[in-house]
Amino acid sequence: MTAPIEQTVSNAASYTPTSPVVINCDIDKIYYGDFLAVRKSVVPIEKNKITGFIGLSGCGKSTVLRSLNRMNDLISVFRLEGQVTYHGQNIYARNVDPVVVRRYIGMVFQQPNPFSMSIYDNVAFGLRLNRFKGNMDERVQKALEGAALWKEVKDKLKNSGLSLSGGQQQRLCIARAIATEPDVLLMDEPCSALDPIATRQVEELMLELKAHYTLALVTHNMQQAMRVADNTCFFGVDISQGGRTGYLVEMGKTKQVFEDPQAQLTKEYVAGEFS
Ligand SMILES: Nc1ncnc2c1ncn2[C@@H]1O[C@H](COP(=O)(O)OP(=O)(O)OP(=O)(O)O)[C@@H](O)[C@H]1O
Repeated sequence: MTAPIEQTVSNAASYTPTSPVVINCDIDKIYYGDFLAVRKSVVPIEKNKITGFIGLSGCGKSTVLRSLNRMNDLISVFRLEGQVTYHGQNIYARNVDPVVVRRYIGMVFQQPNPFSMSIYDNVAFGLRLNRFKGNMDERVQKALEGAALWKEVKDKLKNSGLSLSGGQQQRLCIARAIATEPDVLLMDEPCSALDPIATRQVEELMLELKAHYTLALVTHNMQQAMRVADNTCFFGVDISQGGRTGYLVEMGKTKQVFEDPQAQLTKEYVAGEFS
């Protein structure tokens, strides 16, 4: 079946936040070189909530997520027009250091990527980088507890992080990300390399983490978005200009997006017609 999701152009349904907004992502255009990857999309990320990004492959979910902490700056051809504000400050302003942005807005990647060093050193890594002067043992324990991994590794902190299972490695990466006490955690398909049990553990962890952090999550898994996301953003692909440009079709409370979608494209997507 040809996916009409790629053929219809609609304007993003506007969403009115109901909680304080930590990051307001107001993208006009994102380019990779001459390629227009994402067009007008406004995504407010609310405090202590999980905002899920769903949509077809190539609709720009990761591009938008990675623009929230300037991770895309590492790609030379990347160019963003618009504004991403963090607590009201434009993170793309000339005087803003992207390293400092990433100190407050951390990231967990699709593949668990522990460093080839001990479990302890993995967690301490960012703290040492930031010249942390406090009690390192306490902070490492706190981060591992926060990532629901402490009980499993407390007696083998000197073992390599690479000796852990995939699910444990991903929780170690989450411990590493939260050790420096960021404000926001961006997660780009954090469970895609995990089995169902490890996936459940990471999902439960996300639900615990949102008490202390604000989370944004890219997922291919609609059930996962339904299970954990408070708000859901559905992205589509516009091919009307001859390219394949991603855009926000609809954002809303997760229950509303799945049970009472406003846009026809969202209706078809959540009904499983494109998966
Ligand atoms: N570094 C890059 N250089 C050029 N084009 C890129 C780059 N990264 C992504 N793109 C393009 O930008 C568009 C959006 O990609 P992106 O990875 O953000 O989509 P996505 O929705 O996250 O996809 P998926 O679900 O497959 O991961 C795609 O057309 C992709 O080919």
